[in-house]
Amino acid sequence: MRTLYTEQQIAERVDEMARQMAEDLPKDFLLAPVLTGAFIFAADLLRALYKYGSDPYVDFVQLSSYAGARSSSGVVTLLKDFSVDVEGKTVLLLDDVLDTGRSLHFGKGMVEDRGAAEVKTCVFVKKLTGHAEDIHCDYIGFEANADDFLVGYGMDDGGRMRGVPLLGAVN
Ligand SMILES: O=P(O)(O)OC[C@H]1O[C@H](OP(=O)(O)OP(=O)(O)O)[C@H](O)[C@@H]1O
Ligand code: HPA
Repeated sequence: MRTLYTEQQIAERVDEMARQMAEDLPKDFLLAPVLTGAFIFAADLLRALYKYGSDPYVDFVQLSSYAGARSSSGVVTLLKDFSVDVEGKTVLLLDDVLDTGRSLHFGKGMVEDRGAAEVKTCVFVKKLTGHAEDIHCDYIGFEANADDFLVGYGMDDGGRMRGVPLLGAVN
């Protein structure tokens, strides 16, 4: 495994992102992490947001399209729906990685269809695949090469390595 970004670099970037979000977003926004991968990013971001005076509601959705493989099945499956009604809310959809863009596109569509007042998107790392579906991302932590398979900070390889505290790449 190669280190792309260290724990220290990640902590600094997450802090910066939280400061920006606290400035941009309304006080009562809904933070919506996409499980499983986003849980570590969400936990760090939420605490950094609090430091900057932002205390959002939190609700999870769970999507799956890789099923342990290193390439997308092409089909996004909803494993766990939101527990709250997103109608009328400002929702920040949060994911660990943007690769083909299918997952974020699917999640954004769900929230829009349910009448959210505003949908913002955030990814910890965007892979420069060039074929990410046409999805605008409002907040991007880091960028990575398309041919790096990313691990750590919530991202898995066959279900493992989510707990690696840095952002790594395996090829
Ligand atoms: O841009 P995409 O090509 O859609 O890839 C990104 C998605 O892939 C991973 O989810 P995965 O389906 O592996 O489920 P997991 O979060 O449970 O690992 C990751 O957490 C993102 O949600
Ligand atoms: O590079 C990746 N690593 C882990 N999970 C992923 N899901 C999409 N791309 C990736």
